[in-house]
Parts: sequence; structure tokens; C-alpha cells
Amino acid sequence: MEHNREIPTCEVCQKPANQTCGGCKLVYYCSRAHQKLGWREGHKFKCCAFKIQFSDNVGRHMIATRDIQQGEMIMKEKPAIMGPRMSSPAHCLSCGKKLEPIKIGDKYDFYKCSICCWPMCGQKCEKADVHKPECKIMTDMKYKCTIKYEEPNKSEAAYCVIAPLRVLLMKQSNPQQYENICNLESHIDERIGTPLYTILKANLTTFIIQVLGMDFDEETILKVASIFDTNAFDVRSPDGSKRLRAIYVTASMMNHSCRPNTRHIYLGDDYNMALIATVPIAKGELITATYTQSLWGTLDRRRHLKINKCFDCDCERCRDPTELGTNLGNIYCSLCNGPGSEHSLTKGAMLLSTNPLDESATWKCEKCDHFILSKQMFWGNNALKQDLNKLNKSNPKDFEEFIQKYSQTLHPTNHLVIQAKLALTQIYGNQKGYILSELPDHLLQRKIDLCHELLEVADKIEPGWSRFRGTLLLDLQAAMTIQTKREFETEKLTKAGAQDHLMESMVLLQEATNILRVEPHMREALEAKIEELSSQLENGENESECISID
Ligand SMILES: C[S@@+](CC[C@H](N)C(=O)[O-])C[C@H]1O[C@@H](n2cnc3c(N)ncnc32)[C@H](O)[C@@H]1O
Repeated sequence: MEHNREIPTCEVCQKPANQTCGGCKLVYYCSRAHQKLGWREGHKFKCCAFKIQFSDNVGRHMIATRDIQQGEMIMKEKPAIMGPRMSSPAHCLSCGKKLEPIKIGDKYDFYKCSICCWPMCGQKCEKADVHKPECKIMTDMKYKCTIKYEEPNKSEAAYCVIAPLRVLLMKQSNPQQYENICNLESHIDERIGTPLYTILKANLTTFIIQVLGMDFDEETILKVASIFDTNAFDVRSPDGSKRLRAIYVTASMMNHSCRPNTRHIYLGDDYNMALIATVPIAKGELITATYTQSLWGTLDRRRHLKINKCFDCDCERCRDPTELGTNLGNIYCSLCNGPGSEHSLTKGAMLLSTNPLDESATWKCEKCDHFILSKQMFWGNNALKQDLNKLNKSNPKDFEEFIQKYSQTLHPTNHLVIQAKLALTQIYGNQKGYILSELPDHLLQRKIDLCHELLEVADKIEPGWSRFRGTLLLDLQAAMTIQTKREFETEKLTKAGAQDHLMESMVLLQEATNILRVEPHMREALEAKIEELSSQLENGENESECISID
């Protein structure tokens, strides 16, 4: 019998070929010479930009197989599985939307799936494919969800069963994807004795084995939960109303850095992930994401990574007591900056960790012998964090007072001060009572100064085309444009001066557009802003009497 087997052909000369491109492994060549020719002739722009490698200390990781340009989309991937977070206020099991109660009879409750009683958005979501398999097995086993509305934002632990259940159901419905997920890192051995996994052992495994009668052992069930904890991305819709956890099998090969070289965005209702290079990435370099909050200090980031991702980060930023010159974790030495120190040479001296990779290391003054123990640093940090979290997010006075109150203790770029400053940039220009066109001049200037300060920090910890930089640039240019208009109208600026300022705003807006145009729903709004500012610039050039900047 004759077999029809396709023989691969060389990309360059179409003759039979048996060598593949080392990068993407998708394209064949007959010889090394043709591989080089094919690369020069254009494959370098199409070849998959990364490969997965393994090392003993960091496991699998993503490496660039060619130079990647700033802003380039490195890959796009569909989620392998999505589900609610472990414990969260009532969310729709299908679309992830946060649910509000509705009036049913004389009581308030959530809309529920008419079959299994889980809170959902409505009929469309209750019939969605994503919900059908779990709905069926729960109904077959006569299980009905008991969540009911009691108080706003009440966290429901029952959600912890859904994401693992969806993976376990895939063993039958999509065995290949089930295998792919099960091959991801879990850290189950490190997690198994923790309080969370002790609770999961009792709740999740009982639910799967006894309530649903599924044929899985405890270890597999907990391993699946653990794979979620190690690999899941926190997915949000652009307006923040929907929130889910999702596993992207290939993207989860990306290792962490506290100074990452990518950011990711979620596209459409299916939450396909696009991975974007924020800086140029050279062939051979690691492709990294951040698993934590860039604006946290090293103590908080490393602790978060240890507890949630089970590793000790020793990246360049974590190793540096000044966190790449940002001083995000640092506080002032109370002796060098105490009363009477105004003119002393040691004014401004800070306490730095004597070993940032050891959270129990002491913090010592860079100028004198004063030091504090790590636990004092933790206590202080936690107390101030609590203070900060209690502040009213729409009242700038609270944040200004916080910054003022701790100005003798915290460095102006200490992470707590920076978080307060970020909150202020979001209030000034956006919140009711503080919209940009109504901001008094001094607050407009304050907003501009805060944006500059934050941009300096952003450049060091999230360099390049990060979302953080993009949104700050957008805020800054809007404030600068209004300021120019006011200064021109009050004759503080000549027409030529105003034109120069508007040009500066335009440069910022264009960079913000380059960064943010890939974000869902941003492109059109950004292009409209550019058009508006361009016409203001043109008006300035063409009309002798005034510059219109409305
Ligand atoms: C999402 S997975 C990344 C892929 C993983 N390296 C693997 O082999 O499957 C997350 C895990 O990778 C490891 N990891 C990621 N970034 C790391 C880093 N910067 N240093 C050490 N380990 C890291 C940790 O074990 C972490 O829990």
C-alpha cells in the first residue's frame, strides 16, 4: 500500500528539505546556506520570537530567539481555562461580571442559574457553553449552590471549587489540554501543609470526590488547584467590571522579573492574551513578566512571591538596596534627620537593608551607626499601609496629609508615598470636584509635578512602553495642554511660547498613543485626541488672534 506522506520543502528553493528553523521549528531548509538566505529575505520578521528553555534554578523559561522590537506583539494566546478567583464576592460563573442583587419578592438576592442555583448574570450566561458541563454534573448529583445575598461585597469561599472542577472535567472533554495544564509547575509539595491548602483539602477534595462522585484522588485535585495558584493570570475586562483567573499554557512559561520587559493585554470577550515587548529585547535575553506589584517595595514583593509563587526572587532590583535608585523601600534615619539636623551633612541619610535578599536582615543608616531590626521595618510598613488603605479614594486632602505627615520619615519616593502620589494623580483631573478644566492653577501644577515624579520611578522599574508610563503620559499631556491655554489667556505665555508648549504636549501624546493604542478601546480615543491637539496647533499657526485649546 502506498502512503501519501508530505515531504517538507525548502522555504528558499522548494527542494526536499530536512532541517528546520531553530527558532520556530515550523519552516524547513535544505541547507545552512538557504537557512541564512531565508532569514535575511524576511523569515527574521515572521519567525516565532521565543523558545522555551529549562534551567535547574528557574525551571522552564522563555528566551528571545531573535531581536524583538519595542512594542512588538510577541505572541497571542487563547486561555486554556478560565474560572472565578478562589474566594470572591458573587461573580457570574460565565462572564466573570461582579453581581449586584436584584429585588425578588420582598427580598434582595442574585439572579441564579435556574438549574444549579449558582449566581449568574442572566439567562444568556446560564446557558453559556463554559457553564454547561459543571452545571450538568452538579445537577446530576443533586447539588445546588447555596450562595445568597447577605451584604455588599461578602466574599464567598465556595468559588474555590469551580476553576479546579473545570480542569478536571477537561480530562474527558479535552484530554490534550488537560495534559498541557497538568504539565505546568504546581509547587504542590510546598503548598500542601499551608493553612489555605489544609482548608482546600477539606473543602475542595470533599466536594469533588464525595459530593460530585468524580474519580480523582486527593493529590490530583490539590495539584490542579496548585497549578492555578502558580500559573493563573488575573484577567480583568477593560472597564474593570469583570474579573477572572485564567491559564495561558504558553504564556505561563514566562518567568518573573521585578523589572519586566513585557506587558500583556486581554482582547475581546474571549480574553485572548497579547504579549507586548515594552523594551527592545535582544536575541538570547529572557522574556519576563511581573507576577507582583511593581510599586511595592522589595520586602513586600519578595514576600508575596514566596507565599504565592513559592520562590525567592533574586533579580537585579531585589538585590539592590536602593531598588535601582528609586529608594522605594527606604526610610530616613531618625538620628541623622532628627530635630536640629537641618544644616547637618547627614541630613537626608536613609536606612538601607544590609541584605535585601534576606528579609530578616537589619536596616542600617548609610551615614551613621544607627540601625533597626527587620521586624521593626515590617511593623512600621504594615501600620502605614493600613493608614493608607483607610484613606478616602476620592478625597485628595487625605493623601496630601499622609504625604505631609510622614515626610520626615519616608523618602519622597518610598513605595507608600509613591502610592499616595499615584492616587493623587488619579483624583486630580478625574474625580468629581477636581476635573481638569476646574482645577485651580496650583493643583494643576501639582498634578504635573506628580506625573513627572512618577514617570521617573516608572522609567526605572517598568522601563519603556509600560501601561504605567502610557497612562501617566496621557495624564501629563492633558494637564499641560490646559495649563498652556490658561497661561496664554492670562498673557503669561506669548503665542510662540504657547505653540512650543503645545508641541511638547503633542510629543507626549504621540508617545502615549504608541504605547496604548493596542489596549482595547483606546485606539480611537487616542487618535481623536491627536487630531484635536493637531488642529489646535494648526489654529495657532494660521489664526493671528488666538490659540484655541478647548
Ligand atoms: C508561571 S511558572 C513559570 C514557568 C516555570 N518556570 C516552569 O518551569 O513551569 C512560575 C514558577 O516559575 C518559577 N519562577 C518564575 N520566575 C522565577 C524567578 N525569577 N526566579 C526563580 N524562579 C522563578 C517559580 O517556580 C514560579 O513558581
